[in-house]
Amino acid sequence: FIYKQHKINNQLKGFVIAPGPPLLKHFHVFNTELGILPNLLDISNKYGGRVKLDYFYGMPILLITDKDLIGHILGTKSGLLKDAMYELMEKWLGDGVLTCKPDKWKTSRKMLNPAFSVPLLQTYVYSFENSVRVLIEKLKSEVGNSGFNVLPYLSLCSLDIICETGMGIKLNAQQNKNSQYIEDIDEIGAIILRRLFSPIKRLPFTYRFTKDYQKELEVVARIRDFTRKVIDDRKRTKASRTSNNTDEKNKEYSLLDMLLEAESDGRILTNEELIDEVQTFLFGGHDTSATSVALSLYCLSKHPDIQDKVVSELESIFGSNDRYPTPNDLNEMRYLEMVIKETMRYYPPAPFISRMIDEDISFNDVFIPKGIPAMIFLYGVHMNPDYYPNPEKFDPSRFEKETKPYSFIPFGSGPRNCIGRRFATLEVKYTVAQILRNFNVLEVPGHLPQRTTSIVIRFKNGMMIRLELR
Ligand code: HEM
Repeated sequence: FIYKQHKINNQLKGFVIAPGPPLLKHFHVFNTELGILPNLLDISNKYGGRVKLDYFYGMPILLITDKDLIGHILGTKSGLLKDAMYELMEKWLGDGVLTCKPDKWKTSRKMLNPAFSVPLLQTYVYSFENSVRVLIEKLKSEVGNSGFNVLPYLSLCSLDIICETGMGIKLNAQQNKNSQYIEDIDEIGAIILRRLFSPIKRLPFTYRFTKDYQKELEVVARIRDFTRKVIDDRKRTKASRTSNNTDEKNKEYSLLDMLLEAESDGRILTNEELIDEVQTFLFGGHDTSATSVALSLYCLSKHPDIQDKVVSELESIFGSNDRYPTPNDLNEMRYLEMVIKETMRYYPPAPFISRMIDEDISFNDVFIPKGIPAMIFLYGVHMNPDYYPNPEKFDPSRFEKETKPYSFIPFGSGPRNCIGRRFATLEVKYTVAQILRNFNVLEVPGHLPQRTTSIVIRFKNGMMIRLELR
């Protein structure tokens, strides 16, 4: 075992091996709720873009912020195999496209890509209206409040949106907060988060003896049961749906409809496979988008001059008309798009992704022997002063020019990048635009969001803002 650790250190080329105490090694870096991101950023600043750490003696991990190496890893076959972090989601997401192994992934991704084609994305935009209309009404109740956490509102709205576009159902989560399904989605997220940083819960054998294990089985069974019923319902409606009104049909078209028609390996998907994919979209598309909207609002509350520029842009598009945005309107929101990009640079909703290097990699002066997990530290890339001068400054105008290749990667990169990135950009733009057309977003003096780390970032003290009617 000891020989193996020496062998890895000797074989690895082009990496700094970060010193750490014997045995515990870099446990202190990860064993902190609020400190992981700043700790990893300090390490990248101190040792550079390629560092070898050990969670614990014998558990190596490569911390990578070198954009060219990231481009190489994510762009080649070595970037297809996810590491053990994603296994925590397997009970819930099964063999869905986010978590599955490379062989299955190729067929799944090919089958799912058409669901995010431009014409379908445009039809999804029209279905945002209902959910965002309810959101605006709900937010009106907070006008004049001296500060409130906007994230729960956005999270429910985003869940409504993804359920309508993903499964074709109106969940009405915003009106119906106490539904079992919504509680279950929240609970499963919390269980995964608790497992992520608990050595006892990370190990499958010891995890079986914890309460979370039993809870996870119950919750996953209920979630999958719910989705199974939605799928059965949808199959029945589809069978009886009249096909002569194309507009109506397009309007109702959901990702699930597409999956019901899709073939994988020359056959229709089974119910279990459908559940895996639908749940994957729900997981991938719910918290990430809500967090991006919340962060954009927070950044705009801190920078009223930038908010004014976005509002002028919206006025030039809509004038005094209070219609809801069309896909064309969203295309015209160029400055807002730069603001959202800068927000995602500053606060990438998924601060790191990881891969298991399953074949030796030689790239320039770098050699990585197979069998080591690599953490692609997106936040570290975005905060690198070589790629973004004065990285601590919030400055949307950085995105007036093209960014350097692989230096802006909030949606990952390469063939396994985020399949929902265009959808997310539309949803985030749409929601932020509607909020700004209705409200002036103000800061809560002294509030600084405390980022805790999960697969998607979370905030220990919420995302506080104030609202005034515009
Ligand atoms: C702002 C919002 C979003 C962010 C920041 C985001 C971020 C990411 C990132 C970083 C990855 C790469 C994961 C990896 O390489 O391990 C990813 C993958 C993925 N995302 Fe997103 N995402 C967002 C929204 C969405 C939405 C709206 C959907 C679905 C409707 C979605 C579905 C997925 C799926 C299915 C994958 C896996 C793709 C594959 O492995 O082929 N995401 N996302």
